[in-house]
Amino acid sequence: MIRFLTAGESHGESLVGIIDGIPANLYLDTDYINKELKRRQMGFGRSARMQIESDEVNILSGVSKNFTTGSPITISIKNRGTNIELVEVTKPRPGHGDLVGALKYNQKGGRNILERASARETAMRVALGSICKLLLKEFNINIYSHVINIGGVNSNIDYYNGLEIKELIGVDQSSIRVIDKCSEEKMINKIQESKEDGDTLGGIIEIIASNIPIGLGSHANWDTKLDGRLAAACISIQGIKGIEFGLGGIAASTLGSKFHDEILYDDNRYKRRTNNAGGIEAGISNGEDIVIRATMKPIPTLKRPLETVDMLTKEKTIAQFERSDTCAVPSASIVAESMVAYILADELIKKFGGDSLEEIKINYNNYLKYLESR
Ligand SMILES: Cc1cc2nc3c(=O)[nH]c(=O)nc-3n(C[C@H](O)[C@H](O)[C@H](O)COP(=O)(O)O)c2cc1C
Ligand SMILES: C=C(O[C@@H]1CC(C(=O)O)=C[C@@H](OP(=O)(O)O)[C@H]1O)C(=O)O
Repeated sequence: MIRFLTAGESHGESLVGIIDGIPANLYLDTDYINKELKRRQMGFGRSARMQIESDEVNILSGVSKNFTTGSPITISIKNRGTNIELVEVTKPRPGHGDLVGALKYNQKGGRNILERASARETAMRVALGSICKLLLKEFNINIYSHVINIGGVNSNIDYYNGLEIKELIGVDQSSIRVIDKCSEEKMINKIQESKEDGDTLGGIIEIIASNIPIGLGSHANWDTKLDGRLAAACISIQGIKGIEFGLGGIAASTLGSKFHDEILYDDNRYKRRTNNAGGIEAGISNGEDIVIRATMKPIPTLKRPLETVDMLTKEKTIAQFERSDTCAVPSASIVAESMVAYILADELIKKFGGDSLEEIKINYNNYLKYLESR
């Protein structure tokens, strides 16, 4: 079993994370992890904070001479954007954790809540998720993502349509991480307009995991179902409010005869004519790409703030503003890749066991041979 914990406040000294259950003898490529952290920091619409931060990991335990030892891996990432005055937040922002957290934890205002609710925490999720990605890469499993909608502006490639996965690579240099350049320009304009209006935007991202073996997850219980676990992992990301697999919501208006993926046998393996299920049936991976779409709500901190209540006087007022992103959808897609990587790596370890990478590979290859014999 792989499990992880993160700790740290947005404007505290550092973020810290511990991941346990990563097998021994995995090459821990810190350059790769740092590149993933860079990807999360990119994207049009982010606040000035992203120019201040330069996220890099410091490995504190569980690694010897660049290889994992099988012990818990501890990582820290330094926060640089910490020299701001941390004023109390008593005019809570609708959509953020200020009011609900302050009431639940008996705080005067929202400061201590927002410090932890903040998506600054997602930097550590990406660092730990990158370790899971490195493990998955040993089994040729790769995870990609792209933006398909920003504030109602759709990408022309708005859902997974059998695109060569390779085409999805290389979009990282783009400021939106959208595949078609024409939509990118429209999306940038949309973000710019909303910034000038003191408003914010959300959007939709698509995450794809390729080369997944048949058999990750289980139909046997609600909490072992792969789609359930992936949905929970993705929806735990700050601002993510909706998850779909494959055709998702369109399924509601599609006939069964058009929706379900017909089964073929070719090249010594079972395949599907289409992938409308998004690679999972009955909570079990079916060997096709896993395709997930996640919807992000608009950022809650508005320069033109919404109505709220002053927690000190109970008078009607407007919400407090502090430095904030206008849109963070491209960054969220990298975080989602990491959460998907974590769940898939955990399922891989569950199914194939083993304390070292070598042992897992033996088990994995035996299973692939077994599948070929069926
Ligand atoms: C990468 C990323 C960056 C974010 N940046 C901001 C931000 O600058 N300002 C803000 O108010 N919310 C931001 N959010 C969203 C809030 O963290 C989130 O809405 C809040 O924690 C409440 O959680 P909920 O939306 O999941 O209910 C960001 C989210 C992500 C994933
Ligand atoms: C720091 C990050 O995102 C932050 C997430 C965030 C929020 O409320 O979620 C609010 C902003 O914080 P600040 O007010 O310090 O600029 C974002 O910059 C990050 O992604 O690394």
